[in-house]
Amino acid sequence: MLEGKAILAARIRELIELTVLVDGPESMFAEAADRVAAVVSILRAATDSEPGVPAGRGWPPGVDDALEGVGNPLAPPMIIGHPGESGADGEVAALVTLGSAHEGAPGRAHGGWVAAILDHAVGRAAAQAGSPGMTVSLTVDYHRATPYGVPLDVRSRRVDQAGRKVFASAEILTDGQVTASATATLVTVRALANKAGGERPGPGSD
Ligand SMILES: CCCCCCCCCC(=O)SCCNC(=O)CCNC(=O)[C@H](O)C(C)(C)COP(=O)(O)OP(=O)(O)OC[C@H]1O[C@@H](n2cnc3c(N)ncnc32)[C@H](O)[C@@H]1OP(=O)(O)O
Repeated sequence: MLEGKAILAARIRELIELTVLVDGPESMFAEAADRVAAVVSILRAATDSEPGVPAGRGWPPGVDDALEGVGNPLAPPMIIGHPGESGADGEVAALVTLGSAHEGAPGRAHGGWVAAILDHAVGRAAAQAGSPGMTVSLTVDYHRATPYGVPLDVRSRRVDQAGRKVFASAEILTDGQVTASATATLVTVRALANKAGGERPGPGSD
């Protein structure tokens, strides 16, 4: 079941990428739109959920997650814990490949997507360190172009904790060079910690 959803999401990612790249006659767009509409009706018939209405898909992030969900076509997806990852120092390593649909300035990834990746990375680092929380502040530095179409190496870690506040940092690297980095403050939230399955909030959590 999951495999089927992951395959569907992968096809939709291709569809998004091609929609951005393609140019052609109106008739080709019309035919493609009709065929997509047929797919939409298959999915709509299988759910009671209304598009756009918050579904509250749960915690921790799963197959439908916005950044790492293999079943979410909007997720690049970000692969957490790739080989050669998580060192003894508690770093979280991830791989992510953006595409043309994520372009901002010509030939480089959009800064909003870069920030989203870094936000997710610090969230993962806080959770791995036993302090799952929500980002309340994220400062991003864009050092050089973050490319798309190539795997990006993402590293993050919890740096410190004071009561419910968790401080974390993250970088995106390509060819061993940092393209963007972030520092973040997260606040532990008991509801997340309870759902994160064994990951416990830090001292002073609500
Ligand atoms: C398990 C795997 C995890 C995977 C990663 C998932 C990544 C997802 C990343 C996200 O997208 S997070 C979503 C974006 N963030 C939000 O939606 C958070 C919006 N903010 C809130 O909902 C509330 O601020 C929150 C529930 C997090 C906290 O509200 P509270 O009322 O419980 O806390 P409070 O306002 O008392 O603040 C707690 C502490 O944080 C401090 N604080 C709050 N906002 C701050 C800020 N902006 N900067 C610095 N510190 C801040 C605040 O001063 C205080 O410090 P002290 O404990 O020292 O008094």
